[in-house]
Amino acid sequence: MYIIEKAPAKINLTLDVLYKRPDQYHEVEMVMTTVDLADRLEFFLLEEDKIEIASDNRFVPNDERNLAYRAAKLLKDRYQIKQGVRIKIDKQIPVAAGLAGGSSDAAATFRGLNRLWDLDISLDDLAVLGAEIGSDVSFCVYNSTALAKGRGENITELPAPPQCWVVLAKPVQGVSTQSVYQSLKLNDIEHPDTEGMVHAIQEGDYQGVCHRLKNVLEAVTLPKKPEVTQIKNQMLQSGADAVLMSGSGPTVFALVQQETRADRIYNSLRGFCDEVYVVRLLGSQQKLD
Ligand SMILES: C[C@](O)(CO)[C@H](O)COP(=O)(O)OP(=O)(O)OC[C@H]1O[C@@H](n2ccc(N)nc2=O)[C@H](O)[C@@H]1O
Ligand SMILES: Nc1ncnc2c1ncn2[C@@H]1O[C@H](COP(=O)(O)OP(=O)(O)OP(=O)(O)O)[C@@H](O)[C@H]1O
Repeated sequence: MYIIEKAPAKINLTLDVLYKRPDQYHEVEMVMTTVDLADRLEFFLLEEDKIEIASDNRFVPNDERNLAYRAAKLLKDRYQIKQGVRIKIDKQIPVAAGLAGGSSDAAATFRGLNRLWDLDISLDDLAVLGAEIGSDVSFCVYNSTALAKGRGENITELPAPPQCWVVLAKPVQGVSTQSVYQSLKLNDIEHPDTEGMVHAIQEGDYQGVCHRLKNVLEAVTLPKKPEVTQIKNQMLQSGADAVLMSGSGPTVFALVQQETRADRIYNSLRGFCDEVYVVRLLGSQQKLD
């Protein structure tokens, strides 16, 4: 028996940091949504009590460091599952990119094993469990559009934003999320209009969404990676409605409503950047096939 789950990438439409907490994490407020760029995970039932990971990407570990492995182990331990699983990961989301690829694989593993092992756990319970693996995992369990608070695990779902194309471009070298948060100057933050973004999404106001894109972590990553600013400028010159870095970076995304403009942006980035994708905004779980 085997099961397939898709693990879509997320983008941050806003990312605000409020303060540093005693546990060393940062209290955040972020509006996040999903795009149609997804890893594909296959789950094969094993009668033996073991977890095997196979992935085709040399940057992704095939052992207990893999977030999908950690998700499977957590479910096995918490629900005392005696069966095992072989998880095959077809990686499409760039690694260490600010697109939550590993977190989405962990969340897809929860959903896949919930079916494979017939556990009948609610998404809400899986989201609570997800926070034990990483701050972005709870959001990825729902795969929708949401306001995330706390360290990222406190999720309020939102409607899908107005439809548009998303052009994603990832500079060659990834960044470490931990070092970006550590370098953030907390007294020097220009905060996004999170409430305004939530309102714009609720109203289906595409221009309102575009005007409010903001990520305070750009202040750390942009000076360290000049290519991020170059890509943003190139996207704007080629007709993007709005551009932003996602998460801790370095991936940049452009929003655009016309497909021809998305193609123009894509073409203008070739040569600049190896990893460029034109995808649809998903925004809700139902749109995932
Ligand atoms: C940048 C974002 O991707 C935006 O969605 C997330 O905030 C980060 O999510 P993530 O990669 O799942 O993060 P985790 O694996 O939980 O944490 C990685 C590291 O980032 C820092 N971190 C993360 C989340 C948070 N709210 N405050 C933090 O300071 C911590 O140093 C932590 O050790
Ligand atoms: N299934 C996985 N897919 C990708 N990376 C993984 C996975 N499991 C573990 N990792 C490790 O996690 C690190 C971060 O990868 P990931 O692609 O999740 O980063 P990210 O997109 O920047 O995450 P975030 O946006 O949540 O900060 C990688 O260096 C990789 O070694």
